[in-house]
Parts: sequence; structure tokens; C-alpha cells
Amino acid sequence: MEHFARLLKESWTLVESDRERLSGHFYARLFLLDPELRTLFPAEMSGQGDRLLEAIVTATQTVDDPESFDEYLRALGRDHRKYHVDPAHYATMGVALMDALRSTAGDDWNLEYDQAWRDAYAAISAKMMAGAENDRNPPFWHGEVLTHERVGPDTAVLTCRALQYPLPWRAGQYVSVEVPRYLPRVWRTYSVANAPNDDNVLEFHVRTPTGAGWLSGALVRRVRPGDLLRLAAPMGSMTLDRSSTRDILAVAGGVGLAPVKALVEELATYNRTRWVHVFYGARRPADLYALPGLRELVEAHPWLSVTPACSEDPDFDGERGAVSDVVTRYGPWTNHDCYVSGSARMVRATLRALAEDEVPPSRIRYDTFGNL
Ligand SMILES: NC(=O)C1=CN([C@@H]2O[C@H](COP(=O)(O)OP(=O)(O)OC[C@H]3O[C@@H](n4cnc5c(N)ncnc54)[C@H](O)[C@@H]3O)[C@@H](O)[C@H]2O)C=CC1
Repeated sequence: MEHFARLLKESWTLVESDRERLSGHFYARLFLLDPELRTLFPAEMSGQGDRLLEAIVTATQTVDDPESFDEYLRALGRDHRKYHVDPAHYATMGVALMDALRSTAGDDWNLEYDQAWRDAYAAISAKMMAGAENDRNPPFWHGEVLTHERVGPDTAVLTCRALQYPLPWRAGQYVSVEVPRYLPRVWRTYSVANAPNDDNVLEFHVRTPTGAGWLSGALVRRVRPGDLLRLAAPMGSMTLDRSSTRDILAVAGGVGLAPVKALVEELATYNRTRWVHVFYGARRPADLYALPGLRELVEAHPWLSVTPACSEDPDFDGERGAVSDVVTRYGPWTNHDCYVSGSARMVRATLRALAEDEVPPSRIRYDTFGNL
């Protein structure tokens, strides 16, 4: 297995710096092999298109740890049902991937590399197909927007009800979202900001700093109550371990508060014994949109404390600085279960702080949507 993983990583270095060419070749080949596949992708390919290749490559690079990535790949397979991907498509994608790798790598590509990628792709696609096949849920749910509130110039909190079928997510997980009316076939992941409930209602917190994020832009600025969304495949491992008796540290940056709020709501249904400390960082006080709701939860639950922090307001009447630094000031957190949610850089900084406190990695849960 070590040799196999080394071959994959070594060969990846031949194409890594030429991602654009790899991606261009992959999609050109894919659509030539099966022109029908083009209809599964959005009209505007930049950004979205790369996600497929990205997912394949990420999975291939993690093949040396098959146990821990088994569930990830199955979930990815379940998630891909929303694109109406079938087993024949997986075979076509494999051919396009191999062609793209060979032509981008050039003369240094060899037979050993070729075999390693073919084996890796076969293993990954088999797991993804198994995940898709065993999924009893629909490929996606329709969700009707119930409420939409602008809580800042760039930020919205919205709720929607999944229609027809129950949507079984766990507190802390994320789902894929599409807004067919404005951006058909463009899917992005968002953490669900509330705990599962009998009403099948999901809450999302979305922020889009000026100019960034098509889908987030539509969710913040265009979506209205009554609009239909599509939701797919709950994923992610930032979930509660109910068997643990350790106290909890949750660190959230900006709208990274969403999954943390869901976890706290879930804890409110059964916790009596674990202290739960939430650190909630934002740039300015006006960005702490969720603070009033959190304060209500603190009033209701004696085991909960919330510490807000502002990183860009030297006059803030509370903790100042990046939330990762603030957490360090309150530590050590060595004996806590830790949850971290925010931008990739915020997560990285917080993981470093927790490593200094010697928190065992197995007690830290996080999901990032960007590369760490
Ligand atoms: N499950 C998850 O991990 C989730 C992650 N997110 C991500 O969270 C991010 C939130 O973005 P915004 O609301 O714009 O937050 P932001 O960029 O305004 O940052 C909020 C706070 O996070 C901390 N922070 C940011 N960059 C940092 C750095 N380099 N080092 C240390 N601390 C840092 C600071 O305390 C800052 O005040 C997005 O990237 C979003 O994709 C959102 C929801 C769920």
C-alpha cells in the first residue's frame, strides 16, 4: 500500500503545476466521449466544473488510508446521485481522467504510474457506486424557502422545509444546495445551522463578501420565501459523540457558527453534565449576527457559555483578536472534545493552538470546504 500511495503522489507532482491543462483536457475528453454528459454540468463551467476533477484527485491522494476514507467515498457517491451519475458515467470519467493525466504529464509518465491511477480510480469509483446503490433516500430533496433575513450587508439567515421526504441529517453536518431558478446545476455545500427536527426545517447561514460566490450571492441577495431549492446528501463528520462525557470546546469564525449552533441545539435536547464553551469570532461587532440567539440559549442552559470576540475592532467591549488566539488565552483544552468551524485559515490556526495544548487529534472534529 505504501508503494502504491507513493506512486500516486509522485506521479501527481508531474501534473500538479499544470492543473488548468489537466482540467481542460479532462472535460474536453469527457464531453467528446459522451456528449450527453455536458447536460449534467452548469452552462458556465469555470469553478463548478473543476469540482468533479478535484473530488477525484483528492480521493485518489487519500487512497493510502482506505479505512477512514471509506465513509467519505460512500457519502460522495450518495451525493453524486444528484447529478444523475450512473455506473457507465464512472467508466467514461475513468477513461477521460487517464487520458488527461497521460497527456499533461508528458514523457515522464510511465506504466507503473498508469497502473496505480487505474487501480486507485477503480477502487474509488467502486466505493462511490456502492454508496450510491445502497442509498434509500431520493437523489435530492426539494426545499421551500420559508424565511429569509438579511442580518448584515453580506449575510443572510434562511430557513427552508424539505418537502415530500424526511431529510435525515445529523447536527454538525452539511448538505449540498442548488437554486434551480437562478443557477441551475450549480451546487455548493452549506452547514445546516439547526438540529434535526420533526418539521423537516433546515436553517442556513450564508455570507458572501463583495464579488465572491455565485451561489452564495443568490442565496443572500435574490432568494425569497416561496422559492424552491434543491438539497442533497447530508455529509460531514463534525457530529456529537453521545458516548463521550468530556466537556466541549466549540470554536466558530463568522458563519462557521452554523454547525456549532446546530450542535448546541442538539446538546440542549439531552445534555445535563458536560460544560460547553463556545468561542464565536467575527471581524466587527455588527458581524456577530447570531449573538442574541446564543445569549438566549445561555440563559436557558446553565452548562453553556459563549465568548464573543472581534478581530478588527480595537474598541470592542469583550475579547479582541483572532478567535484562535482568544481560545488559547482561555486554555488549556487538553481534556475537551473540540469542534472547529470557519474559513480554512481560521481552522488551521485553531488546530495549531489545540496542538500546543496537546489535545489528541482524535478529539478534534472539523470539516473545511477549502483545502487545509
Ligand atoms: N463546517 C465549517 O467548517 C463551516 C465553514 N464555514 C466557512 O467559514 C468561513 C466564514 O467566513 P466569514 O463569515 O466571512 O468569516 P471571517 O472571514 O469574517 O472570519 C471570522 C473570524 O474568524 C477568525 N479568522 C478568520 N481568518 C483567520 C485566520 N487566518 N486566522 C485565525 N483566525 C481567523 C477571526 O476571528 C475572524 O474574526 C467561510 O470560509 C465558510 O466557508 C462556514 C460554515 C461552516
